[in-house]
Amino acid sequence: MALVAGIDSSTQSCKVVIRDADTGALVGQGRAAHPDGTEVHPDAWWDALQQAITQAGGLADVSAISVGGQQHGMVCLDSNGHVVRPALLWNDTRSAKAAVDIILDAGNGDPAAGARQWVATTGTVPVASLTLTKLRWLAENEPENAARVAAVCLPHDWLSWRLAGFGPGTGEAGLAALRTDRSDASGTGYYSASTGEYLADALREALGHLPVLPAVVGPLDIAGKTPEGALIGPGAGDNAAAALGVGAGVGDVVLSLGTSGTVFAVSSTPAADASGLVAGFADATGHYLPLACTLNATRVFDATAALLDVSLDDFNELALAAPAGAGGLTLVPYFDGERTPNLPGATGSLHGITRANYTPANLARAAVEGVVCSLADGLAALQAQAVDARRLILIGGGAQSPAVQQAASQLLGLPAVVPAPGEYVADGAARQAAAVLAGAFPDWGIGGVELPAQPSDGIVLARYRSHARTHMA
Ligand SMILES: Nc1ncnc2c1ncn2[C@@H]1O[C@H](COP(=O)(O)OP(=O)(O)O)[C@@H](O)[C@H]1O
Ligand SMILES: O=C(CO)[C@@H](O)[C@H](O)COP(=O)(O)O
Repeated sequence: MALVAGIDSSTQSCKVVIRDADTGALVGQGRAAHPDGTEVHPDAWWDALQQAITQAGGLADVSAISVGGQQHGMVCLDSNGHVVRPALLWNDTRSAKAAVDIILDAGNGDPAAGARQWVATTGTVPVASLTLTKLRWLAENEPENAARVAAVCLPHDWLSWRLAGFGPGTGEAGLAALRTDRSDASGTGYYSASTGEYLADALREALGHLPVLPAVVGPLDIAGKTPEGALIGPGAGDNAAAALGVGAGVGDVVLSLGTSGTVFAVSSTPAADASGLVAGFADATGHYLPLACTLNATRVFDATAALLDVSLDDFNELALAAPAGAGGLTLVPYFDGERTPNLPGATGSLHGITRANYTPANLARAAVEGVVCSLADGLAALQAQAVDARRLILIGGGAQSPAVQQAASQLLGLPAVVPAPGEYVADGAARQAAAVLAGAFPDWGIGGVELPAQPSDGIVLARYRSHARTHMA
């Protein structure tokens, strides 16, 4: 019985699963928290990974391992393999102006022309989340650190590199061993999912020089070996790994509710959305992963539960106790700024308050409906890009919320399935590791609870959209 390990190094925590490579049967699992904040030193990810691996039973009997990671994080290494500064994460918005400048430069001052140019070359309109904008911010705000950057990689790349025995002090030869995959490279802003090429000129213009970049390996390639001899797979961005974990096929749209809210599908054709709502990423099998991502998902639930001084379970009970529409209370959840729509400086807002509807239950319900409505807009953006959406697959910590499940049925207009509680990013990474061993992706099958779409009069979503539009004025 060959064992494989899958890792999900995400915003809030690191999850590790160890599974039977043939059947997918779970053998062990572990979890460890990451520090809060929108910039984190990668050593914290490494420490959490070691704790989660120990909890899962260790890697001694594992034949292959793959890493799924939060996308876009800017990991800068000096010529000796040391981390130059804490990594700016996907949800850090300090590079918002850099993103605007990158677009204006491409359009000779015309933002619409610039957006079209970036979509034509990479499939994605630069926003603060993308690594390229963070590197331009670094060059403009920390020139001494920028000058020390010998290599740039992503969170999953760096963890794979460390698992292969590299790290501080390994020098130039170590940097040459950096590897990434097409799905995560497509989130940097300097890689084209369609051509499979890095945009060296764009990167040089942003950072001021061209650093070493990880070689992009194929979906079943070996990216390295651990000192113990386990094969290291190419890894993937967390959403592409999740698509592997749930076995998403044509007609499926995955809704992931974690720190980020993401709506994505596996597509045979690249997205090219000049509005910027849909990113034209790549998936982890050689196809594409059109994706809309919000900055505000489960942390809105956490913040509302804290405000009400209740547990997450009680928060969900309150939300379920309120009627659909929360008595007219509408929350626009832009608590940390927002990425989709691209409003990095936005704040949240609460609308429709009356003495009658201003209750804990309605506030909890409004928080759930606000997040689900923001994902409904992401779904609509994917459908506007001709994505075939016939079934939703709900994953992420927030998908375990019965209130989220109910709101999704009422607001999204499609049948949904909620797979059994699990870590589908880590499972997808484990499935990739099994594929590296076997040469093809095993069919591990997934069960789940079916949620039929409930008829809706559309009033709740229409009311949300009218209030959300006030943020765009
Ligand atoms: N039953 C639940 N109801 C609502 N939110 C939940 C529930 N279980 C977990 N969460 C939330 O999900 C988040 C963790 O989900 P996860 O997908 O691991 O996040 P990330 O991938 O961003 O690290 C936390 O914010 C947590 O509060
Ligand atoms: O930025 C994106 C996708 O473009 C996010 O999906 C990150 O990849 C973080 O994911 P989670 O920590 O929320 O899982």
